[in-house]
Amino acid sequence: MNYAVVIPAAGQGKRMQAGHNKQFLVLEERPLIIHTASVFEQDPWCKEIIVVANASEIYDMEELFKEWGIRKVKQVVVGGNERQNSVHEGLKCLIPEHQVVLVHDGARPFVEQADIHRLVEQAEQTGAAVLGTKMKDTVKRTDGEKVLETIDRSSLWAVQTPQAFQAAVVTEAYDYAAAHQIIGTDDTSLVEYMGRPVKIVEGSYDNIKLTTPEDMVVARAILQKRREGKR
Ligand SMILES: Nc1ccn([C@@H]2O[C@H](COP(=O)(O)OP(=O)(O)OP(=O)(O)O)[C@@H](O)[C@H]2O)c(=O)n1
Ligand SMILES: C[C@](O)(CO)[C@H](O)COP(=O)(O)O
Repeated sequence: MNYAVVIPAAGQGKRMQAGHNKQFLVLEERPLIIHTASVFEQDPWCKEIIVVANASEIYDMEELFKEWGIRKVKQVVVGGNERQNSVHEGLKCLIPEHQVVLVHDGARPFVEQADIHRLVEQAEQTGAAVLGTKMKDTVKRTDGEKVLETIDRSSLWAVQTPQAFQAAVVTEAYDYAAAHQIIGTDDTSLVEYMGRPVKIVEGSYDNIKLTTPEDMVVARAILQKRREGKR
């Protein structure tokens, strides 16, 4: 079972309030993007990594990958204004031989290999699969001031990345979305738009996306928990 992964890392990191792209934030002596890329460097199923970066950051990213021995990175390509544009640029660089393609946020350093493998197996069978966790909080729709309705959370999942696909499925979905100006906040939503099935695969609450400063505190706690060998 082999796959290629596109890692979008071309955001601005505004919500992190770090004053620069959060991919370069250091967590326990390693830049965030290196934590994330290392997961795939160490996974024997992963045959190729494509990283999507800001044009001004490509050289720095390439130097980091050399310094940290991330050898599976085939290319660091320029991203776009939206995450979806960046992912699309990354997908265009993949060689057609790959049967299964993953998209994984550079801002999610804690995905585990066992979860990736379960996801890949599901994508290979279903065409598309996504990691997620069941909602722990009650979810309400509001108008920004008052509550409009409480949503039954029994069927709600918070989805993460990696999101995994048979290569033809994700390529078709991205090309269709680009041609019809369809914008989604994740990758499987574009496949859903095409009316194709997407399998949900239960992942870990540790697989957080480092988005706001509080997430860095949680990230350090996750790293410490792992150092202590706890689940
Ligand atoms: N134009 C963009 C926007 C986002 N991303 C990437 O998509 C992932 C998820 O996006 P998010 O967490 O929102 O990152 P940022 O866009 O950098 O954050 P913010 O919205 O706070 O600026 C990140 O790895 C980010 O680098 C990207 O490659 N290209
Ligand atoms: C793709 C994603 O990580 C799934 O939860 C999420 O939609 C990315 O959102 P962002 O605002 O681009 O970080």
